[in-house]
Amino acid sequence: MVKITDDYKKDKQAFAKAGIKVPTYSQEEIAKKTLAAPRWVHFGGGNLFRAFHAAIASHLIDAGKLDEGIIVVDTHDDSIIENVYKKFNNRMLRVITKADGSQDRELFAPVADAIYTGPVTDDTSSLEKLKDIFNQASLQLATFSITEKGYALKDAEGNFFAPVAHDIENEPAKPQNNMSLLVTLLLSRFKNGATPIALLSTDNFSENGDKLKDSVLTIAKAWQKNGFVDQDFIDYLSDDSKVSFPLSMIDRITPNPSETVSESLKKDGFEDADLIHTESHTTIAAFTNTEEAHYLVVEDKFPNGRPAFEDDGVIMTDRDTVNLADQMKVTACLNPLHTALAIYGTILDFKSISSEVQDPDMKRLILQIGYGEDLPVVQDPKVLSPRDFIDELVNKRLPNPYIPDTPQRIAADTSQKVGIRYGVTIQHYVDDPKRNPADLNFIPLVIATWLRYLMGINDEGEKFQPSPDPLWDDLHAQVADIKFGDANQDVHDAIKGILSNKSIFGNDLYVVGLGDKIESDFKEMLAGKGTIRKTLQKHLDEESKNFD
Ligand SMILES: NC(=O)c1ccc[n+]([C@@H]2O[C@H](COP(=O)([O-])OP(=O)(O)OC[C@H]3O[C@@H](n4cnc5c(N)ncnc54)[C@H](O)[C@@H]3O)[C@@H](O)[C@H]2O)c1
Ligand SMILES: O=P(O)(O)OC[C@@H](O)[C@@H](O)[C@H](O)[C@H](O)CO
Repeated sequence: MVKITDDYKKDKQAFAKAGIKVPTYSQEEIAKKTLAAPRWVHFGGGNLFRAFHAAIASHLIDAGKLDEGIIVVDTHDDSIIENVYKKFNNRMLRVITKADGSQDRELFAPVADAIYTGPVTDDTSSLEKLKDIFNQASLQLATFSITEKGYALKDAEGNFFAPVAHDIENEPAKPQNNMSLLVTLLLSRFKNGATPIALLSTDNFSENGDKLKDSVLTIAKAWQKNGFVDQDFIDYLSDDSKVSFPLSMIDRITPNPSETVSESLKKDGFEDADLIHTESHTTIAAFTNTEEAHYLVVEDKFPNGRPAFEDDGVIMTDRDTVNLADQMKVTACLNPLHTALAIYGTILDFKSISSEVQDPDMKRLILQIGYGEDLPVVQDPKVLSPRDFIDELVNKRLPNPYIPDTPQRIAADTSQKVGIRYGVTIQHYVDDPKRNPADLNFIPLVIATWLRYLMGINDEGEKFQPSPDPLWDDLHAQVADIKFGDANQDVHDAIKGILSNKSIFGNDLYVVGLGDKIESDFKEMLAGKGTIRKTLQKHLDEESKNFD
């Protein structure tokens, strides 16, 4: 058996026997250079980072195009740092699960250090360590994959979360929230030479860089108001030749590590293949499993320089192009289809995405959303063709039975995603004088099905385990008294608060003419067992367009 911590240069053959390609560089040398002159920090060392960002760094180092690796920071989950990074000597094994059943296995070791900094208490040592890193002129960029909720400062009612409110009232010495922590680090950099830096969000948002900038400036301006920072610091953060917030589009379906892949690794002699379920709901392992297809499009705005990302396939381009590529993926050609499969898949009890898309109703649903409702309002980013992209997704990527993805993974944090995944398309229908949001059928149906999901009762009338969501308690409480088995009850008062909440959908859905439609679909799905599928089939039968 080979362990991930074994000497991959000396025991190359043992890794090769387990089908694992190893780096040619010395991990120790790279770590030494990285710690001496940090160049790249990454926040959120979860599965996507391990499958994508770490691979880019490792490939560039291997090719002699990068001399320093990455320092990983997690502000949310200390167990990721302790039980995955430190335990496995900051290494990761990436497994690409191909459609023919074969796997590409590759070991990466570009991470020089992994630091946990949660809410800062009397022990400020990790904060001080991070400040030292941020004070160095060599630092060119920080990247982020911290989930959509990692950027949020306010709750659904528009009030600051308690840790954010605490940070705003107190000086930046002991930040409780991760965005305040970031601003604390930037303040330290500002005071120690004010060298430029790029802050690159790689989360699934339209205009993700703008969202990051907004969160950073909201905290900084609140601190200015409270006398903790000066206008000079706000100017530093606002000047994109000093601090830039490039936009990005990132795409690589990276499911949680799966038992099947774990077993295949063990069978082939790889020892560290157990899954780790952390208390903060991350499933992680020494290995990460991902798909072959991948796209990363980044706005080329790095005021302190950057690694040669383009040499490992990253598309470096201008802001408008990234924005269009991102809108294409996140709001139209991939993620809205994913969230529809997540909601229906959970409530109809599918265990995998690949099996779900074999179901004709599910397949027709995503074709109607993707080709019928989203594609007509998508602008072509030119660097990728929207039609080719969606064709590849529905014909090759989603049906790949070796991608161990589940509706339950994708259903996590749906409240944070619906505004992006459906709200932007709804807005396009609002803005276009030739279109009317009321012409949409399947997007409102998915939203109605999400309301049914929020009741916590599946299509068999049984309770199911919902995926974690920061707004679950609040949203579930709003629909909890609605009776299952009665399609004639008045549901308006119970659901109007959700459907009119602009912080969830970006619009009041009643004002744009969708509220009544959603209410009517939702009521049909209250009639009894099997009505979620029946309502979907009714809509599919009524819709004459065939996108097969
Ligand atoms: N997995 C994918 O297929 C994929 C593909 C493209 C983009 N993304 C983006 O990357 C994000 C992360 O995906 P992943 O697969 O790495 O997830 P993951 O669950 O494996 O890891 C999530 C990471 O974010 C951190 N995190 C979670 N909540 C946080 C919070 N409130 N504040 C700060 N940090 C927080 C966790 O500690 C962990 O490091 C997604 O939410 C999405 O925006 C994922
Ligand atoms: O990662 P999330 O939670 O934003 O969304 C779940 C999936 O839709 C997402 O991870 C996709 O797999 C990814 O966007 C594909 O590139």
